[in-house]
Amino acid sequence: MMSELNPFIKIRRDLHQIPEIGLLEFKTHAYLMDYITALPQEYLEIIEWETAIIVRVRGKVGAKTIGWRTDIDGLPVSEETGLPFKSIHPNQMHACGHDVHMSIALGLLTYFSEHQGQNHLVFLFQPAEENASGGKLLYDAGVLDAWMPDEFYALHVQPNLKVGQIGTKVGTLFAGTCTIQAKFSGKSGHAAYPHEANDMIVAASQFVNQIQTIISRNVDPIEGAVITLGTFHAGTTGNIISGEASLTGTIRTLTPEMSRLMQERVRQVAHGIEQSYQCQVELILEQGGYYPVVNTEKETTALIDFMKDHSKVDFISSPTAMTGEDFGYLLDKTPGAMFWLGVDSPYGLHHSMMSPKEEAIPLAIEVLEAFLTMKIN
Ligand SMILES: CC(=O)N[C@@H](CCC[C@H](N)C(=O)O)C(=O)O
Repeated sequence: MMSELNPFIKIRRDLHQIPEIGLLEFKTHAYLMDYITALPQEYLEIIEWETAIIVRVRGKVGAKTIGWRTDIDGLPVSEETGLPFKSIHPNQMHACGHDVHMSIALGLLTYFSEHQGQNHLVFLFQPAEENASGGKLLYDAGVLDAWMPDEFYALHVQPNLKVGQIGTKVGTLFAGTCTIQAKFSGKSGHAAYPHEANDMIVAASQFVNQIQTIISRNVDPIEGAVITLGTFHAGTTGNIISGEASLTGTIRTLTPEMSRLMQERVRQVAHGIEQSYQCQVELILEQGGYYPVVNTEKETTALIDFMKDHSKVDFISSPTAMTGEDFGYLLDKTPGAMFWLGVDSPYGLHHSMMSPKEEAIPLAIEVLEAFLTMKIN
């Protein structure tokens, strides 16, 4: 006889099929709301804001509030896992594991809807972690004002760790990010008459190569930083010189000072390209709310001690990673910690074949039920 599928793995598979890009998570929002409103409501209060959902589990005393945050958006990736429950939305995929994050949060909320603690527990289902800093948007709109947690916690799946491994560190866990958009405008023309045109594929390619030297020549190698350009669009066909090119990318740094330095150098390089290729470069650099994720000492040390003592957890001391996370913005406002949850996938985050091991879901729910129970009592 086939064993029954764990209900939160089933939920993960449902959510995996309907990934949506940040701020457009309408089906995801509806799925989450259907589930949440079907739970026992005695201790629950719910706020909806755009596609976000905030649920408070009222504590008996409510002297403080502990927060748990999950993100809910997907990525513009065409899924290639071949899974029977693969995305039904073309060119959209939960390639960053937010389906797993949501099902764990629902598992925890299910438990706490029937196990009231002394203190309040707030669950934030947050949109647009990947593209528009949903955490910042809702914080700045005052959505969390009445229920702002005294401590905030969140996890992120980590394909490089095994199921059962949990990793984090005190201090900077993830980098701060700044997005790059660059549009190059020159003059199109016939492939055979380059002297009568102004080729933006050549100009933009120089920009791509030159900004990489910022990493090798301007950044202190001990501190480190990243520049990645993820898109490069130009041209229409092989025998027409392209008069336009557009690039998008991201700068990753560990300090605001380094971010400022790199942004300044990117601007200078863009200006130099304008001079040497006699073209226009429209450059937009945007930091949004992707501050470095800085885990606070007291809360993270307590979390690490808890994980080290838990029989089902193999705690791993994690190095700082150059991933970004807008949870950094919320941790700038209130103490707390983010940590990696091992899901053991041969393909990494943002890959079209990323496929987390689902056993991590019930395990995380069990461990985090105990952690949050300790926190609210
Ligand atoms: C965990 C993760 O993969 N997060 C994203 C966050 C993106 C931030 C921003 N939109 C950017 O592109 O820099 C990441 O790419 O690290």
